[in-house]
Amino acid sequence: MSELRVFDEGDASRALVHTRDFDAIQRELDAVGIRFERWEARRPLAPGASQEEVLTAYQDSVERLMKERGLRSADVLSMLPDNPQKEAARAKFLHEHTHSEDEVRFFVEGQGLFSIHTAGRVFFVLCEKGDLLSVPDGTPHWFDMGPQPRFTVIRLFTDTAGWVAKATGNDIAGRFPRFE
Ligand SMILES: CSCCC(=O)/C(O)=C/O
Ligand SMILES: [Fe+2]
Ligand code: NI
Repeated sequence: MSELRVFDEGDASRALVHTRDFDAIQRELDAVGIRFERWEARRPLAPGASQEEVLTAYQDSVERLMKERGLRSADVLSMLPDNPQKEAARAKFLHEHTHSEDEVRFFVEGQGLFSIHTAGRVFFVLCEKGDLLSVPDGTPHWFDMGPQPRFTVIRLFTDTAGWVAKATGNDIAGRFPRFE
């Protein structure tokens, strides 16, 4: 189940907020400009659905958001525990970084933990099937797919060049728990 934990940026030992309630998660994130939504598929997706089938299943929501946010492309990314590159893929996003465009991700299946560092706090957002998260451009964050990664996400871009991760140089991520 989707989950939010909020920490003071200087204290990883105690969560100030801990909730699995969708409305509460949305409210807390909205207060700091982070978009969180729940999307429904038009029809159930079969296991092993193609990228095209995934995009078609969520076409209404994808098109609505693309129009609203001026997003121009969408793709589908999957990761499974048997991926030989899983450790390198995990390591790629474990340090705090920013992008020059919003990071818009919809979880079709599986899980992933986004940690967003803003307003003096760290928002741990455990995303699961049906969750849409949009991290505003320039907002420091990191992402942990865990040691046995399993997810399918739709990624939405304004310009794929804007998605290149720019390290902040802040080692804060190392002081917070990993997704194990
Ligand atoms: C869940 S999509 C892969 C992670 C990613 O794109 C990113 O930038 C994480 O911060
Ligand atoms: Fe990112
Ligand atoms: Ni918990």
